[in-house]
Amino acid sequence: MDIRIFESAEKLDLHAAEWFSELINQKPGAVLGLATGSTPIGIYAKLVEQHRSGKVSFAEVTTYNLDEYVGLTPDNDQSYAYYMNQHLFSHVDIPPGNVHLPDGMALDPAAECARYDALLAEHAADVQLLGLGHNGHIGFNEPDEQLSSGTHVVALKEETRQANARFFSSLDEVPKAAYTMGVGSILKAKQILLVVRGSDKAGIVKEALTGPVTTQVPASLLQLHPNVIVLLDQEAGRLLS
Ligand SMILES: O=P(O)(O)OC[C@H]1O[C@](O)(CO)[C@@H](O)[C@@H]1O
Repeated sequence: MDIRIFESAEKLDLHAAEWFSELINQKPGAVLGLATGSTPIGIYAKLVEQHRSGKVSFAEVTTYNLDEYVGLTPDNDQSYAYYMNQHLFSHVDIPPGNVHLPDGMALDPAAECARYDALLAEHAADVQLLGLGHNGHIGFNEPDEQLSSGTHVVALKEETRQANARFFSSLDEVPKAAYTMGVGSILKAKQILLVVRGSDKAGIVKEALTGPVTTQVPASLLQLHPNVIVLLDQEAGRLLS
């Protein structure tokens, strides 16, 4: 694993955005696996700046997002479709048909998972961007005795709902289930860019990167991938020696 620690959030965001721009400039038709949550917001903001200054075009890029809440429409401001438009897609030149997320409003969840998996099977992601949950989840793959390889609906752990309640007006409004790409699909990406910030995640960073590989810490499975870059701020990396 290539672990890079940054002295400020600003430097981390800039590094990640430049890394993405370089990838896209080398391969204009790059396939990007994207993530939501608070962690990538600064990276997307820098990518938008780079696009506006002519340094990168998304005209041929295709994207697949990791996850989406069950029951939220794309115009609900808590849905991940809304988040992606707000932070990236509506500010760059990506064709709307090139962006993909699970459909939180699908009537048949099993068919929706199969539809998303069929799309993912068409193109391996050149990079999968990941944040890290406090319990080690990646996407919404929660700690469990077994993990699913493909896209599935997951019942969100109470701790995850509580962590994400900060984006909603109350805990009751946080959906109880979400679609998520499976760990098998995540690990199929050619490269993985794991980004973590904040002192509160230092413990899980250490566990995920240096502890045993276990389904109880889904991010620990990244140790099995040959090409992982980890970007940390100093706080998140403080327990790594
Ligand atoms: O970046 P945050 O908001 O800490 O979230 C970490 C992870 O949790 C999720 O938001 C899901 O809870 C992921 O999408 C994200 O990568």
